[in-house]
Amino acid sequence: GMGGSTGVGGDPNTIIFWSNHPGTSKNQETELINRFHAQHPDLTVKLVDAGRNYEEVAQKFNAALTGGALPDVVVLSDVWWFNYALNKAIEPLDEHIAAAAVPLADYVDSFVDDYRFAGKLWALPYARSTQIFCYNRGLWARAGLPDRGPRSWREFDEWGPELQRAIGAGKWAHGWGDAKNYLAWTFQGPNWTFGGAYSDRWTLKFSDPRTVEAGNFLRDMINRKRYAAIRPQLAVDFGTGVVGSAITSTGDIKGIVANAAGKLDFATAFLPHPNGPGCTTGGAGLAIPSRISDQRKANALRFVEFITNPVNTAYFSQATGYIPVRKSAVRDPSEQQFLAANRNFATAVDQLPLTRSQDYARVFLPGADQIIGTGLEQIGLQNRDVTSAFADITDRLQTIYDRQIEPKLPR
Ligand SMILES: O=P(O)(O)OC[C@H](O)CO
Repeated sequence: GMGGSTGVGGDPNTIIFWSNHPGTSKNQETELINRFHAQHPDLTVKLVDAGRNYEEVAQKFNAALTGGALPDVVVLSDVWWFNYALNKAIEPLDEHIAAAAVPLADYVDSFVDDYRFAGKLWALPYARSTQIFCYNRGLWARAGLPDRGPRSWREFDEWGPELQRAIGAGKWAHGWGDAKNYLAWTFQGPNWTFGGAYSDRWTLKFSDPRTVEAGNFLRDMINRKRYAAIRPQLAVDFGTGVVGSAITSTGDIKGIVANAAGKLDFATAFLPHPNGPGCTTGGAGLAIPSRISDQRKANALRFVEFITNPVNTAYFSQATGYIPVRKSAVRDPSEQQFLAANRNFATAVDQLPLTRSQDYARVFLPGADQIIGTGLEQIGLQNRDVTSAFADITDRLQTIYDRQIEPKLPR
Protein backbone atom coordinates (compact mmCIF):
# COMPACT_ATOMS: atom_id res chain seq x y z
CA GLY A 1 0.00 0.00 0.00
CA MET A 2 0.93 3.64 -0.31
CA GLY A 3 1.72 6.30 2.23
CA GLY A 4 0.79 6.42 5.88
CA SER A 5 3.16 5.91 8.73
CA THR A 6 4.25 2.53 7.38
CA GLY A 7 5.47 4.12 4.16
CA VAL A 8 5.44 2.81 0.62
CA GLY A 9 4.99 -0.98 0.60
CA GLY A 10 7.23 -3.21 -1.47
CA ASP A 11 8.16 -6.78 -0.62
CA PRO A 12 9.59 -6.64 2.90
CA ASN A 13 11.76 -9.68 2.25
CA THR A 14 13.43 -8.25 -0.84
CA ILE A 15 16.19 -5.69 -0.45
CA ILE A 16 16.64 -3.57 -3.56
CA PHE A 17 20.22 -2.24 -3.67
CA TRP A 18 20.91 0.63 -6.07
CA SER A 19 24.57 0.97 -6.91
CA ASN A 20 26.92 2.27 -9.56
CA HIS A 21 29.44 -0.34 -8.32
CA PRO A 22 32.14 2.13 -7.18
CA GLY A 23 35.59 1.13 -8.40
CA THR A 24 34.01 -1.31 -10.93
CA SER A 25 32.99 -3.49 -8.03
CA LYS A 26 29.98 -5.29 -9.50
CA ASN A 27 31.59 -8.70 -8.98
CA GLN A 28 32.49 -7.83 -5.42
CA GLU A 29 29.00 -6.54 -4.69
CA THR A 30 27.56 -9.75 -6.10
CA GLU A 31 29.89 -11.78 -3.86
CA LEU A 32 28.87 -9.72 -0.82
CA ILE A 33 25.22 -10.37 -1.65
CA ASN A 34 25.90 -14.11 -1.95
CA ARG A 35 27.53 -14.03 1.46
CA PHE A 36 24.49 -12.22 2.85
CA HIS A 37 22.11 -14.75 1.33
CA ALA A 38 24.06 -17.58 2.93
CA GLN A 39 23.44 -16.04 6.36
CA HIS A 40 19.93 -14.73 5.70
CA PRO A 41 18.13 -17.31 3.57
CA ASP A 42 14.83 -15.56 4.34
CA LEU A 43 15.93 -12.35 2.58
CA THR A 44 16.67 -11.67 -1.10
CA VAL A 45 18.92 -8.85 -2.26
CA LYS A 46 18.51 -7.52 -5.78
CA LEU A 47 21.46 -5.53 -7.11
CA VAL A 48 20.31 -2.84 -9.53
CA ASP A 49 22.64 -1.02 -11.96
CA ALA A 50 21.51 2.45 -10.95
CA GLY A 51 23.94 4.45 -13.08
CA ARG A 52 27.48 4.61 -14.39
CA ASN A 53 28.52 7.08 -11.74
CA TYR A 54 27.26 8.69 -8.54
CA GLU A 55 25.51 11.49 -10.44
CA GLU A 56 23.41 9.04 -12.42
CA VAL A 57 22.43 7.19 -9.26
CA ALA A 58 21.36 10.47 -7.68
CA GLN A 59 19.34 11.33 -10.78
CA LYS A 60 17.56 7.99 -10.67
CA PHE A 61 16.92 8.45 -6.96
CA ASN A 62 15.45 11.92 -7.63
CA ALA A 63 13.07 10.39 -10.14
CA ALA A 64 12.00 7.69 -7.68
CA LEU A 65 11.35 10.29 -5.01
CA THR A 66 8.90 12.09 -7.25
CA GLY A 67 6.84 8.99 -7.87
CA GLY A 68 8.65 5.74 -8.59
CA ALA A 69 9.61 2.59 -6.76
CA LEU A 70 12.18 3.35 -4.10
CA PRO A 71 15.20 1.17 -3.40
CA ASP A 72 15.92 -0.12 0.09
CA VAL A 73 19.60 0.82 0.01
CA VAL A 74 21.17 3.45 -2.24
CA VAL A 75 24.79 4.41 -2.88
CA LEU A 76 25.17 8.16 -2.31
CA SER A 77 28.47 9.93 -2.80
CA ASP A 78 29.97 12.66 -0.66
CA VAL A 79 28.22 15.31 -2.78
CA TRP A 80 24.69 13.82 -2.71
CA TRP A 81 23.72 12.54 0.72
CA PHE A 82 23.33 15.99 2.30
CA ASN A 83 20.73 17.17 -0.18
CA TYR A 84 18.58 14.14 0.62
CA ALA A 85 19.09 14.55 4.35
CA LEU A 86 18.09 18.22 4.14
CA ASN A 87 14.94 17.26 2.27
CA LYS A 88 14.25 14.29 4.57
CA ALA A 89 14.29 11.87 1.65
CA ILE A 90 16.68 9.56 3.50
CA GLU A 91 16.21 8.09 6.94
CA PRO A 92 18.20 9.24 9.97
CA LEU A 93 19.85 6.04 11.10
CA ASP A 94 20.53 6.68 14.79
CA GLU A 95 17.50 4.89 16.24
CA HIS A 96 17.78 1.99 13.83
CA ILE A 97 21.47 1.63 14.60
CA ALA A 98 20.69 1.54 18.32
CA ALA A 99 17.84 -0.95 17.85
CA ALA A 100 19.98 -3.29 15.72
CA ALA A 101 23.06 -2.85 17.93
CA VAL A 102 25.24 -1.88 14.94
CA PRO A 103 28.75 -1.39 16.38
CA LEU A 104 29.03 2.23 15.25
CA ALA A 105 32.18 2.85 17.32
CA ASP A 106 34.08 0.37 15.14
CA TYR A 107 33.48 2.47 12.01
CA VAL A 108 36.30 4.89 11.14
CA ASP A 109 35.27 8.06 12.97
CA SER A 110 36.00 10.60 10.26
CA PHE A 111 34.02 8.55 7.73
CA VAL A 112 31.02 8.40 10.05
CA ASP A 113 31.25 12.05 10.99
CA ASP A 114 30.96 13.01 7.33
CA TYR A 115 27.30 11.93 7.45
CA ARG A 116 26.25 13.89 10.53
CA PHE A 117 23.85 16.78 10.13
CA ALA A 118 21.29 18.37 12.45
CA GLY A 119 22.32 16.03 15.26
CA LYS A 120 21.61 12.90 13.24
CA LEU A 121 23.50 10.33 11.17
CA TRP A 122 22.23 9.91 7.60
CA ALA A 123 24.37 7.19 6.04
CA LEU A 124 27.07 4.64 6.81
CA PRO A 125 30.43 4.67 5.00
CA TYR A 126 30.89 2.10 2.24
CA ALA A 127 33.33 2.89 -0.62
CA ARG A 128 35.46 5.55 0.97
CA SER A 129 38.55 7.04 -0.59
CA THR A 130 41.23 9.68 -0.51
CA GLN A 131 43.03 11.14 -3.48
CA ILE A 132 46.48 9.70 -4.16
CA PHE A 133 49.37 10.94 -6.25
CA CYS A 134 50.40 8.29 -8.81
CA TYR A 135 53.69 8.65 -10.63
CA ASN A 136 55.55 6.76 -13.31
CA ARG A 137 58.82 5.63 -11.71
CA GLY A 138 60.62 5.14 -15.02
CA LEU A 139 59.87 8.72 -16.04
CA TRP A 140 60.90 10.00 -12.63
CA ALA A 141 64.23 8.21 -12.97
CA ARG A 142 64.81 9.52 -16.51
CA ALA A 143 64.16 13.06 -15.26
CA GLY A 144 66.63 12.48 -12.42
CA LEU A 145 64.02 13.04 -9.71
CA PRO A 146 63.93 11.36 -6.30
CA ASP A 147 61.66 8.33 -6.09
CA ARG A 148 58.85 10.08 -4.19
CA GLY A 149 55.90 12.37 -4.67
CA PRO A 150 56.37 16.15 -4.49
CA ARG A 151 56.48 17.75 -1.04
CA SER A 152 54.65 20.83 -2.24
CA TRP A 153 52.97 22.01 -5.43
CA ARG A 154 55.72 24.60 -5.75
CA GLU A 155 58.27 21.81 -5.77
CA PHE A 156 56.21 20.05 -8.40
CA ASP A 157 56.19 23.25 -10.43
CA GLU A 158 59.99 22.94 -10.57
CA TRP A 159 59.82 19.28 -11.50
CA GLY A 160 57.17 19.81 -14.18
CA PRO A 161 59.38 21.20 -16.97
CA GLU A 162 62.08 18.56 -16.33
CA LEU A 163 59.49 15.80 -16.43
CA GLN A 164 58.02 17.32 -19.58
CA ARG A 165 61.42 17.23 -21.34
CA ALA A 166 61.79 13.59 -20.31
CA ILE A 167 58.30 12.48 -21.38
CA GLY A 168 58.27 14.35 -24.72
CA ALA A 169 55.73 16.05 -26.96
CA GLY A 170 52.16 14.77 -27.13
CA LYS A 171 52.44 13.55 -23.56
CA TRP A 172 52.28 15.40 -20.28
CA ALA A 173 54.20 15.32 -17.01
CA HIS A 174 50.91 15.58 -15.14
CA GLY A 175 47.27 14.83 -15.85
CA TRP A 176 44.16 16.09 -14.10
CA GLY A 177 40.76 14.43 -14.46
CA ASP A 178 37.97 16.43 -16.10
CA ALA A 179 34.84 17.64 -14.31
CA LYS A 180 33.13 14.26 -14.71
CA ASN A 181 36.19 12.64 -13.19
CA TYR A 182 35.84 14.91 -10.18
CA LEU A 183 38.36 17.65 -10.93
CA ALA A 184 36.65 19.73 -8.23
CA TRP A 185 37.43 16.92 -5.81
CA THR A 186 41.08 16.44 -6.78
CA PHE A 187 41.84 20.17 -6.92
CA GLN A 188 40.42 20.85 -3.46
CA GLY A 189 43.43 19.72 -1.41
CA PRO A 190 45.98 21.39 -3.72
CA ASN A 191 43.93 24.60 -3.37
CA TRP A 192 44.23 24.36 0.42
CA THR A 193 48.02 24.20 0.22
CA PHE A 194 47.93 27.66 -1.41
CA GLY A 195 45.82 28.89 1.51
CA GLY A 196 42.74 28.85 -0.69
CA ALA A 197 39.38 27.15 -0.24
CA TYR A 198 36.08 26.79 -2.08
CA SER A 199 34.31 27.97 1.06
CA ASP A 200 34.64 28.60 4.76
CA ARG A 201 31.51 26.94 6.12
CA TRP A 202 28.77 28.58 3.98
CA THR A 203 30.85 31.57 2.84
CA LEU A 204 32.17 31.14 -0.69
CA LYS A 205 35.89 31.75 -1.11
CA PHE A 206 36.41 31.76 -4.87
CA SER A 207 37.36 35.45 -4.86
CA ASP A 208 39.95 34.96 -2.10
CA PRO A 209 43.35 35.92 -3.59
CA ARG A 210 44.82 32.61 -2.43
CA THR A 211 42.11 30.61 -4.17
CA VAL A 212 42.75 32.70 -7.29
CA GLU A 213 46.47 31.99 -6.94
CA ALA A 214 45.77 28.25 -6.84
CA GLY A 215 43.56 28.66 -9.92
CA ASN A 216 46.39 30.42 -11.71
CA PHE A 217 48.77 27.64 -10.75
CA LEU A 218 46.43 25.24 -12.54
CA ARG A 219 46.04 27.55 -15.52
CA ASP A 220 49.78 28.12 -15.92
CA MET A 221 50.91 24.52 -15.58
CA ILE A 222 48.52 23.65 -18.39
CA ASN A 223 48.52 26.70 -20.66
CA ARG A 224 51.79 28.54 -20.11
CA LYS A 225 54.31 25.97 -18.91
CA ARG A 226 52.47 23.24 -20.77
CA TYR A 227 53.54 20.32 -18.64
CA ALA A 228 50.03 19.36 -17.54
CA ALA A 229 46.69 18.61 -19.18
CA ILE A 230 43.11 17.83 -18.28
CA ARG A 231 42.38 14.33 -19.55
CA PRO A 232 38.96 12.67 -19.73
CA GLN A 233 40.50 9.16 -19.58
CA LEU A 234 43.00 9.83 -16.84
CA ALA A 235 43.43 6.31 -15.48
CA VAL A 236 43.93 4.92 -18.99
CA ASP A 237 46.34 7.72 -19.91
CA PHE A 238 48.39 7.13 -16.80
CA GLY A 239 48.47 3.37 -17.34
CA THR A 240 49.61 3.79 -20.93
CA GLY A 241 52.23 6.44 -20.14
CA VAL A 242 50.47 9.38 -21.81
CA VAL A 243 50.65 11.27 -18.53
CA GLY A 244 53.56 10.79 -16.15
CA SER A 245 51.63 11.47 -12.97
CA ALA A 246 48.03 11.84 -11.93
CA ILE A 247 45.88 12.51 -8.92
CA THR A 248 43.35 9.73 -8.74
CA SER A 249 41.06 8.16 -6.22
CA THR A 250 42.37 5.22 -4.25
CA GLY A 251 39.20 3.54 -5.50
CA ASP A 252 40.71 3.65 -9.01
CA ILE A 253 43.78 1.65 -8.00
CA LYS A 254 42.52 -1.67 -9.23
CA GLY A 255 41.92 -0.16 -12.69
CA ILE A 256 45.28 1.60 -12.75
CA VAL A 257 47.13 -1.57 -11.78
CA ALA A 258 45.33 -3.39 -14.61
CA ASN A 259 46.10 -0.63 -17.14
CA ALA A 260 49.75 -0.43 -16.15
CA ALA A 261 50.37 -4.18 -15.87
CA GLY A 262 53.36 -5.19 -18.00
CA LYS A 263 53.72 -1.63 -19.33
CA LEU A 264 55.08 0.56 -16.61
CA ASP A 265 56.19 0.65 -13.04
CA PHE A 266 54.38 3.16 -10.89
CA ALA A 267 54.23 4.23 -7.27
CA THR A 268 51.70 6.12 -5.20
CA ALA A 269 52.35 8.94 -2.77
CA PHE A 270 50.48 11.27 -0.47
CA LEU A 271 49.26 14.51 -1.95
CA PRO A 272 51.62 17.36 -1.00
CA HIS A 273 50.85 18.71 2.44
CA PRO A 274 53.52 21.34 3.12
CA ASN A 275 51.43 23.34 5.58
CA GLY A 276 48.54 21.23 6.83
CA PRO A 277 46.14 18.93 5.01
CA GLY A 278 46.41 18.90 1.22
CA CYS A 279 44.02 16.05 0.67
CA THR A 280 40.39 15.19 1.33
CA THR A 281 38.42 12.01 1.73
CA GLY A 282 35.70 11.10 -0.71
CA GLY A 283 33.69 8.25 -2.10
CA ALA A 284 30.31 6.93 -1.13
CA GLY A 285 28.09 5.85 1.71
CA LEU A 286 24.92 3.79 1.93
CA ALA A 287 21.59 5.41 2.77
CA ILE A 288 18.05 4.18 3.30
CA PRO A 289 15.03 6.06 1.89
CA SER A 290 12.75 7.52 4.53
CA ARG A 291 9.51 6.61 2.79
CA ILE A 292 9.82 2.80 2.85
CA SER A 293 8.22 0.67 5.57
CA ASP A 294 9.84 0.10 8.95
CA GLN A 295 10.31 -3.58 8.13
CA ARG A 296 12.16 -2.69 4.95
CA LYS A 297 14.31 -0.17 6.80
CA ALA A 298 15.30 -2.78 9.38
CA ASN A 299 16.25 -5.28 6.67
CA ALA A 300 18.10 -2.61 4.73
CA LEU A 301 20.22 -1.71 7.75
CA ARG A 302 21.03 -5.39 8.33
CA PHE A 303 22.35 -5.56 4.80
CA VAL A 304 24.30 -2.31 5.11
CA GLU A 305 25.88 -3.49 8.33
CA PHE A 306 26.71 -6.86 6.79
CA ILE A 307 28.48 -5.59 3.68
CA THR A 308 30.47 -3.12 5.78
CA ASN A 309 31.36 -5.59 8.53
CA PRO A 310 35.09 -6.10 9.20
CA VAL A 311 35.53 -9.16 7.00
CA ASN A 312 33.49 -7.76 4.13
CA THR A 313 34.93 -4.24 4.14
CA ALA A 314 38.42 -5.81 4.07
CA TYR A 315 37.39 -7.97 1.11
CA PHE A 316 35.90 -5.00 -0.73
CA SER A 317 38.92 -2.85 0.04
CA GLN A 318 41.49 -5.39 -1.13
CA ALA A 319 39.63 -5.85 -4.40
CA THR A 320 39.12 -2.17 -5.21
CA GLY A 321 41.52 0.09 -3.30
CA TYR A 322 38.81 1.76 -1.22
CA ILE A 323 39.72 2.15 2.44
CA PRO A 324 38.32 -0.35 4.97
CA VAL A 325 35.56 1.48 6.83
CA ARG A 326 35.96 -0.50 10.07
CA LYS A 327 38.77 0.09 12.55
CA SER A 328 39.04 -3.59 13.43
CA ALA A 329 39.36 -4.46 9.74
CA VAL A 330 42.40 -2.21 9.39
CA ARG A 331 43.97 -3.67 12.55
CA ASP A 332 43.37 -7.25 11.47
CA PRO A 333 46.67 -9.13 10.87
CA SER A 334 45.63 -10.37 7.44
CA GLU A 335 44.77 -6.81 6.36
CA GLN A 336 48.08 -5.55 7.78
CA GLN A 337 49.85 -8.25 5.80
CA PHE A 338 47.97 -7.25 2.64
CA LEU A 339 48.86 -3.57 3.10
CA ALA A 340 52.52 -4.40 3.73
CA ALA A 341 52.62 -6.39 0.49
CA ASN A 342 50.56 -3.90 -1.55
CA ARG A 343 52.02 -0.50 -0.88
CA ASN A 344 49.84 1.25 -3.46
CA PHE A 345 46.79 0.17 -1.47
CA ALA A 346 48.38 1.31 1.79
CA THR A 347 48.98 4.90 0.67
CA ALA A 348 45.38 6.01 1.23
CA VAL A 349 45.07 4.21 4.56
CA ASP A 350 48.29 5.82 5.80
CA GLN A 351 47.29 9.22 4.45
CA LEU A 352 43.93 9.26 6.22
CA PRO A 353 45.18 11.14 9.31
CA LEU A 354 46.46 13.87 6.96
CA THR A 355 43.06 14.52 5.37
CA ARG A 356 40.51 17.17 6.25
CA SER A 357 36.77 17.12 5.61
CA GLN A 358 35.69 18.79 2.41
CA ASP A 359 34.60 22.36 1.77
CA TYR A 360 30.83 22.86 2.18
CA ALA A 361 30.67 24.51 -1.23
CA ARG A 362 31.54 21.25 -2.98
CA VAL A 363 29.70 18.69 -0.90
CA PHE A 364 26.62 20.44 0.49
CA LEU A 365 25.36 22.47 -2.49
CA PRO A 366 23.52 20.22 -4.94
CA GLY A 367 25.24 20.26 -8.34
CA ALA A 368 28.18 22.29 -7.06
CA ASP A 369 30.78 19.62 -7.74
CA GLN A 370 30.09 19.74 -11.47
CA ILE A 371 29.77 23.55 -11.51
CA ILE A 372 33.17 23.95 -9.85
CA GLY A 373 34.68 21.22 -12.02
CA THR A 374 33.36 22.87 -15.18
CA GLY A 375 34.85 26.22 -14.16
CA LEU A 376 38.21 24.54 -13.53
CA GLU A 377 37.91 22.84 -16.92
CA GLN A 378 37.41 26.25 -18.57
CA ILE A 379 40.59 27.48 -16.91
CA GLY A 380 42.52 24.44 -18.07
CA LEU A 381 41.00 23.64 -21.45
CA GLN A 382 40.13 27.16 -22.66
CA ASN A 383 42.78 29.13 -20.78
CA ARG A 384 39.94 31.16 -19.28
CA ASP A 385 40.77 34.00 -16.91
CA VAL A 386 40.64 32.60 -13.37
CA THR A 387 38.92 35.56 -11.74
CA SER A 388 36.07 35.54 -14.21
CA ALA A 389 35.66 31.75 -14.17
CA PHE A 390 35.56 31.84 -10.37
CA ALA A 391 33.10 34.76 -10.39
CA ASP A 392 30.70 32.66 -12.48
CA ILE A 393 31.05 29.76 -10.06
CA THR A 394 30.34 32.09 -7.15
CA ASP A 395 27.19 33.47 -8.80
CA ARG A 396 25.77 30.05 -9.46
CA LEU A 397 26.65 28.56 -6.09
CA GLN A 398 25.39 31.57 -4.15
CA THR A 399 22.02 31.25 -5.90
CA ILE A 400 21.81 27.56 -5.05
CA TYR A 401 22.63 28.31 -1.44
CA ASP A 402 20.18 31.19 -1.14
CA ARG A 403 17.28 29.36 -2.79
CA GLN A 404 17.72 25.69 -1.94
CA ILE A 405 19.78 25.48 1.22
CA GLU A 406 19.61 28.50 3.49
CA PRO A 407 15.80 28.51 3.90
CA LYS A 408 15.89 24.85 5.00
CA LEU A 409 18.80 24.95 7.45
CA PRO A 410 17.79 24.36 11.05
CA ARG A 411 17.97 27.52 13.10
O1 LIG B 1 35.85 8.07 -7.04
P1 LIG B 1 35.53 8.05 -5.59
O2 LIG B 1 34.57 6.97 -5.22
O3 LIG B 1 36.74 8.04 -4.74
O4 LIG B 1 34.77 9.42 -5.28
C1 LIG B 1 35.37 10.63 -5.58
C2 LIG B 1 34.50 11.77 -5.13
O5 LIG B 1 34.40 11.78 -3.74
C3 LIG B 1 33.13 11.71 -5.74
O6 LIG B 1 32.39 12.86 -5.45
